[in-house]
Amino acid sequence: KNFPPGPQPIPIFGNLLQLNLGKLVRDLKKLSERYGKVYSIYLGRKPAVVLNGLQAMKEALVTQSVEFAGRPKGLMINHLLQNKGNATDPQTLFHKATFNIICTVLVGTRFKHEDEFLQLNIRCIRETTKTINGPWAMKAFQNMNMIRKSLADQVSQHKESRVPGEPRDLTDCYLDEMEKRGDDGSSFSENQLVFYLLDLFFAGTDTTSNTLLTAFLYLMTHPDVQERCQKEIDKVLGEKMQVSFVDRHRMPYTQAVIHEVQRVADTVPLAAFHATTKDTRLMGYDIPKGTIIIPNLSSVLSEETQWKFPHEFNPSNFLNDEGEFVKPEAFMPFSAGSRVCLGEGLARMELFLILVTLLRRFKFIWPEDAGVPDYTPVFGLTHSPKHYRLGVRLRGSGDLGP
Ligand code: HEM
Repeated sequence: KNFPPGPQPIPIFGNLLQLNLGKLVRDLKKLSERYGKVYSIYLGRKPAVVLNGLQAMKEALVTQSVEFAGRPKGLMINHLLQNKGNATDPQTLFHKATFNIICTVLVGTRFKHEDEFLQLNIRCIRETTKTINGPWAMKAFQNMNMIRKSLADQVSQHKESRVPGEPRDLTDCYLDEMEKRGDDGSSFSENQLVFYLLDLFFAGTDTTSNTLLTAFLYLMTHPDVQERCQKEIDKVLGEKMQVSFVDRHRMPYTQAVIHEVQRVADTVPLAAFHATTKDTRLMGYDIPKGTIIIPNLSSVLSEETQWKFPHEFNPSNFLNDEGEFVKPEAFMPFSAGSRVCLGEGLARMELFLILVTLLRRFKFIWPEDAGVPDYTPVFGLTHSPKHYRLGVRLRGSGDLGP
């Protein structure tokens, strides 16, 4: 009673047959035009409520943070991404970079690009996401299992080499805490640790790497924007050897570009699904406890009432009349409220440091034979740009070639 309206479901499948997984974000937008900012769909037999636009998102995820902070039970994890291409294309390159960063935090190691563990991870994710539109659940499960086994090995090696009280990384911290708690009935366990690591590897590698891929697609095809960033970077850094994260405060234009990239990249368009933790109300509708909640972040990132240029790549979306960096409230690629992305701080650091370091040294050029750029993202629960090649030239020197 008083549940948000939505398309008529059919038995067993609910509304799944009416939705095209490859074009889910587009289909959900169409439904919003018909049923409003808060509407319902059935994922099989399970009712879900889709939230669209800043007002609904804020009211649910921020104002009623606790009521909307649950996670649905029994759904496949939804933080997987697309990754195609061979060793020389930017896809694998950025994947390896972001993978090594998260590895340093979790298990204190970086891997050579030829390393078996790194290769295994990349292969597994590629296979998992390739099969995302088919009968993929079983293959995804097998791949996860392979990575889980290699992470369990990492934990065993840590147990042998660790010095209690002197943690080198997240794994050591967790093992210290587990030891402290002993048998107090807490949820800390070696098995749980392996699953946390698995979660963080998946959540933290491809999200950032796909955002970087989107960044270079737009920078190559908007040379004026690229040059303006480079001028600002050169001026601010001068003779300084390396960029640091605090330098961002003196780079309003570059900051605006990175944020605009995240806005158009729309990397995690439907966030991770939430669930209501108790019976609650939202914008006049009653929503029972345990209902799946789908925050349509995509709808906020291009909401016409919130952005100066909602449908084009334009860093002015993040600049005021004085050329200062401003962040509109509707900028929520990391979601909002108590379930906001755990890795937001790390991801923002990675995006800034990697982009600035590369733009300082290199000019990125859209290859002459690459045709007209296609910005339409590929949807596989997360967005990634279509495969492209990266033309690179050392700034102020000869062409390194695409
Ligand atoms: C540009 C990069 C990234 C984007 C766009 C992104 C986006 C998101 C989004 C939209 C969510 C869902 C929040 C919700 O359910 O409302 C999320 C959750 C999460 N992210 Fe990220 N993320 C990024 C990078 C990372 C990194 C680097 C890490 C790892 C350190 C990470 C770890 C997580 C975790 C653990 C969650 C689940 C949090 C929870 O359940 O409370 N993410 N992320």
